[in-house]
Amino acid sequence: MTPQHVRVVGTGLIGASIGLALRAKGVRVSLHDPSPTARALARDIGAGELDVMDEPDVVVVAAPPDVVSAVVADELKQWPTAVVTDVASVKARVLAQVRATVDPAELRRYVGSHPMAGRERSGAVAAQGDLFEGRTWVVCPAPESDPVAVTAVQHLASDCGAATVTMPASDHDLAVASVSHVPQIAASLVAARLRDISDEAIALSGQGVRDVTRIAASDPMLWTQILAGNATAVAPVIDLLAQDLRRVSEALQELGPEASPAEGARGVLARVIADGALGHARIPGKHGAAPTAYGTLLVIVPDQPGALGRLFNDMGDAGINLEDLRLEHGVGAQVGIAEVSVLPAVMERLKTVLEDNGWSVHE
Ligand SMILES: NC(=O)C1=CN([C@@H]2O[C@H](COP(=O)(O)OP(=O)(O)OC[C@H]3O[C@@H](n4cnc5c(N)ncnc54)[C@H](O)[C@@H]3O)[C@@H](O)[C@H]2O)C=CC1
Ligand SMILES: O=C(O)C(=O)Cc1ccc(O)cc1
Repeated sequence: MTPQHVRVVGTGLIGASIGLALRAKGVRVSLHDPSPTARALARDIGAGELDVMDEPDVVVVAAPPDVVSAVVADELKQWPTAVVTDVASVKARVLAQVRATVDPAELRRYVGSHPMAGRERSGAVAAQGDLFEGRTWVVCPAPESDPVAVTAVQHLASDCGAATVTMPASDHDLAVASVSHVPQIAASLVAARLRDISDEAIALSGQGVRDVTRIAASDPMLWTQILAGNATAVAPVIDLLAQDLRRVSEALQELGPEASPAEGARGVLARVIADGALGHARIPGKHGAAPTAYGTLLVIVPDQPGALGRLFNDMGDAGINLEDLRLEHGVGAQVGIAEVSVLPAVMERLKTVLEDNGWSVHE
């Protein structure tokens, strides 16, 4: 059943986004944050009310990972009947700390969780009410959790628009090491290599480097806490990555101008790219569905006001839905290239419609 009153403690990016999502569903949301600015900002963007002292049905703790367990323990004590969840990116350590702090009876009302959605920005100023729409939200019951509390947290996640997956905290931590924590380190390391290159070199940046480094803009304080909190699960995956990098480095050295490459050096490089394609193809689509293979067309878009709008209109008039869009701008170019993705079944018709409307189209 949808909770009627949810208290959000920690009103930054995730807390305020949860408030916005629940308010849109008609849920009463009360907000608390030790920072007066953070809580006033969340209230001002419409994420909920301040200074409410009625007992909530559910408390969501959306504070930084290193204080989450202490805040969960305080909330369990302050509200004797409320279900308490937290949304920290690491789960086993938080559970162990809560278990060590609270009474067994209180522990029954705690169920950890983690929305697999977020942004590389912090604070309520970056909050979005649709942040969790169609994304996965992991619910991690403890063996001690009351099934009623587990259901309440699953409903909360669904009310925010997410699809829930339920698993033990330790399984969650192993999974996010590979799908979230190591990708963050990889993005940061690749982006750090850009710091000292020349202005001429950085000006050549295209979509590839942007895709690989978007999350490198993340908050260092938050991520230090996340990585330290899941160090045991992250370390072995990083070791495997380091071995792969060493093999690539050796192959590249063999292929250098001075060397006579050993047999297999090109094979190592080809295998890295091919294995990457296989790993990438496994990433699921929305709600964990199988990835959809879209058809993609490249459309030349003149650098003029309204050109992109005309392209969208021409597609809309033909009843063709745009599934994904990327824009490339060459340095000093008078045109951009729009990479337009649609369902494979409408590819041929899209090409005809666009050419008939005078667009220059490439496959
Ligand atoms: N940033 C992201 O993309 C995601 C973050 N998370 C998790 O959500 C939690 C919050 O992260 P963000 O919203 O990104 O951080 P944020 O920095 O935007 O917000 C954190 C808020 O917690 C408040 N806070 C600090 N100490 C507190 C305390 N003792 N009690 C209550 N509130 C306190 C801060 O004043 C701030 O308003 C973290 O545990 C993080 O691991 C989960 C999924 C995605
Ligand atoms: O920016 C993105 O795409 C993210 O994936 C953000 C994110 C950060 C931390 C999490 O625990 C979960 C998601």
